[in-house]
Amino acid sequence: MVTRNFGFSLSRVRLHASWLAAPSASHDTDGFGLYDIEIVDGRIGSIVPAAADVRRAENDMAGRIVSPCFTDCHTHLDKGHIWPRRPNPDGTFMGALESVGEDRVAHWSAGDVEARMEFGLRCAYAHGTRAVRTHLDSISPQDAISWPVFEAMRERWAGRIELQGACLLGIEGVRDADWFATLASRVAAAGGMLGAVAYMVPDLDALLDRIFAAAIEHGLDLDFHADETGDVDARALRHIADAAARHRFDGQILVGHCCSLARQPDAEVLATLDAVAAQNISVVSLPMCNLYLQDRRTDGTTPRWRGVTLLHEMAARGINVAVASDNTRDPFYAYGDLDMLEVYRMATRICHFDHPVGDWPKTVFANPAAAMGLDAAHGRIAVGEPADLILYEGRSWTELLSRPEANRMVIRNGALIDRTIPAYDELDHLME
Ligand SMILES: O=c1cc[nH]c(=O)[nH]1
Repeated sequence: MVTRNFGFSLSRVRLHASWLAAPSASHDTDGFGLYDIEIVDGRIGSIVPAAADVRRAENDMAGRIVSPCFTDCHTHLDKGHIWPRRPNPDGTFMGALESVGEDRVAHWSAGDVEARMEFGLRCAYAHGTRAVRTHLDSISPQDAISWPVFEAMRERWAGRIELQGACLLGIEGVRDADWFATLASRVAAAGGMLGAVAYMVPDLDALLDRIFAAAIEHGLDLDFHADETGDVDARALRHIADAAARHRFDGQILVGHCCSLARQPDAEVLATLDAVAAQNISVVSLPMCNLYLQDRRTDGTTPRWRGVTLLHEMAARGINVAVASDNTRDPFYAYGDLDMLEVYRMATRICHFDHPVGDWPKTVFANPAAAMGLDAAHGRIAVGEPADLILYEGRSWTELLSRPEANRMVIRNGALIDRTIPAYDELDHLME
């Protein structure tokens, strides 16, 4: 590709309608239109329908797809890549919880957490991600170790990846009111989000009230894990929506997983979704991790459901929905590399993000950016905004989603980045 200091063009690229504020070319039934993009001083200078005269086109991309950079709104960078020293013994959720707990106590010094977080961020950046939210295991004493590391990493990565952090603890940890108040202050001081894993305990509403009250006191957004189970009686999402209404909460709320919803009777599900929509709650599904963990059987039988939540029904109600990476190479998910193209490829297959494709591509671009409260430049291609783009080999959804696109090019502020991903052996010294 020819680039010049002051500017260059990308001619005849395919842009999806869902990435543009005002599509001006004609778009095909898959949502793609052919455009010429000009990049000037690191920003998008113009986006116009592709010129009819191909011979005049400089940097002819011959219809290759260009997307914005990705936003990954639900990750666990602090757990990443511990698999070699702490695999999940049986692939179950309980196996994951116990293994991570043991590993945390044994190994999660500041240096250990920092090295693995850095590794994960390098992967995400190389794959084309521009913003990441990570959960941080925050039960004492890990809160005092991981939050300062997170703050240092956020500063180190500023300008490359916008990093957000949310505290993570089982909701029963909130019963210790004094300790939880200290944690909320720590999260507020670090500019993080308040979060917890919500599940069905008898005092769920009282504990949610404490979390909402702390969020209001400190002006914090909320980020929950909820109902990550196939148990039909798991209804924490509904309780979160009701708590938001009780507190007239006007910050952002993002809820992850919500797997049990897919197992409940239709009438009940739709009432829950109406309550979620009424409170402007965003939902993120973690298709790869939940395919791995949910309906995991230890009796040699085959899983019978996909583990994901009801994204189609949610989107139909106007709920802001996203998909994200979740865990990477830790006991909650044995695989993954923080590659949002892989997440979208898998989500397309698992959640049927096709026939029609419609607005589903927004689930890894504008929708997670909105859930994270990021400005409108994230997840969109717009004149005047930074030229943060990914140029693929694929020219259609079937080409884009059939191969790993290992040769994609990532452009940040108008310049190609070095896409080298870190080698696994860089972490070997931590795995002994
Ligand atoms: O790390 C975690 C914690 C809870 N649930 C997950 O899927 N991952």
